[in-house]
Amino acid sequence: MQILIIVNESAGNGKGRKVWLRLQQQLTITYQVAFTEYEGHGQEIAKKWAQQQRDPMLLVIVGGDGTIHEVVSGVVHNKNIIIGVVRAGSGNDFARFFPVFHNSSQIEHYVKSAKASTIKDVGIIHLGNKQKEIFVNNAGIGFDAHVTKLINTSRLKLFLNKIGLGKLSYAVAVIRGLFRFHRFDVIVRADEQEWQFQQAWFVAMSNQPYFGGGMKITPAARADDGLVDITIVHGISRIKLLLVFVTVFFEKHTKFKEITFLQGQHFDIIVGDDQVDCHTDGNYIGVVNEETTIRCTVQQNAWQVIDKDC
Ligand SMILES: Nc1ncnc2c1ncn2[C@@H]1O[C@H](COP(=O)(O)OP(=O)(O)OP(=O)(O)O)[C@@H](O)[C@H]1O
Repeated sequence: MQILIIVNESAGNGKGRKVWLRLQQQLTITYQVAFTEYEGHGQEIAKKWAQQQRDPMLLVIVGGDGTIHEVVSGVVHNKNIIIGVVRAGSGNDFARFFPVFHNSSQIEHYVKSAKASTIKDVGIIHLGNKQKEIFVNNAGIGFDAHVTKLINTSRLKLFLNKIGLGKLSYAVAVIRGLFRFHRFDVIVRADEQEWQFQQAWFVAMSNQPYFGGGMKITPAARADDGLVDITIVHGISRIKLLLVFVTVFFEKHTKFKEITFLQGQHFDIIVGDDQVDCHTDGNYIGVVNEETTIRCTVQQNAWQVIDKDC
C-alpha cells in the first residue's frame, strides 16, 4: 500500500512540525511526504496525488481540522484514498470523533494488517450560485465564523505565538467577538417547513458532534446517517451565551429553549443582515447577506477513514 504523508508544520502553532519530526524519526516503512506551504495547498497536493492513483493509498495528515478539511476536499469520491490523521492542530475536533493514529507504530501496524476503512458522509454548503464548499466536521455562520476571522486577522495571535501563549488566542478572540458581534435574524427552510429566529448568534451545520475545540454542540450528529444537523443559538444575552458555552462541555445546553436543533437531508438558510461571517471546518470563507441563500446538504459515501483507533 502506498503511503503519502501531508504535513502542515504550522498547525497547532508549530505543533505540526514537532509531531512530524517525531514521526520521521520513528517510521521504518516506506512513504512519501509533502509539506503544505500556504492556505489551500493541502487540497492541491491531495487532488494531484489522488488523480494519479490506481491502487489504494493511505493518506496520512499531520495537522488540524483546517488541514484535514483541505485534504478531504481534494479526494472526495475517490475510492482509492483512505484518510488517517495524526492530530497536530489547536482544536482537533476531527480527532474527538473519527478514528486517528496516535503514534508511528499504529501507522505501521495499520499498513501491515487488514487496512480496514469505513465510508463517511460529507456536508456540503452552497453559498448562492457562486461558491460550493464541503465540511467534514461542521460549517457555521455567525459568531463562530466571526471568531475564526478575528483569530486569522489578529496581530495579537502572532504576538501570543511568539511568547509561547498561542493557545490563549482563541479565548481572547471569543471575548473580543462577544462585545463586537451583531446578532442577526435568520430563516431556515426544509421542504414545506420554515423556522424564523430573531437575534441569532450562530447557525452551526454539523456532520459530527464536536465544534470549537471540544464542545459537543450537536450530540446527535453522526457522519454516516445521511443527515445534516443544524444548531441555532438565538435570542439570548451575551452573558447567557457564555453560560451556554460552559454548559456545552457537560451536554446541558440541550435544555436551553434558545437553542434549536434540526436534523434533515437539506436546509436553506437565509440571513436578514448584510454581513454575516461564514466558515467551513474552521477555515474562514467570507460573508453572506440577505441575497445569499445558503443551501446545506449531505453526500453519503463520500470519503474513507481508517476503521477504528489502532
Ligand atoms: N505552511 C503554512 N503556513 C501557514 N498556514 C498554512 C500552511 N500550510 C497550511 N496552512 C493553513 O493553516 C490553516 C490552519 O491549519 P490547521 O487547521 O491544520 O491548524 P489549527 O488551526 O492549529 O488546528 P485546528 O483547526 O484543529 O484548530 C489551514 O487551514 C491551512 O490553510
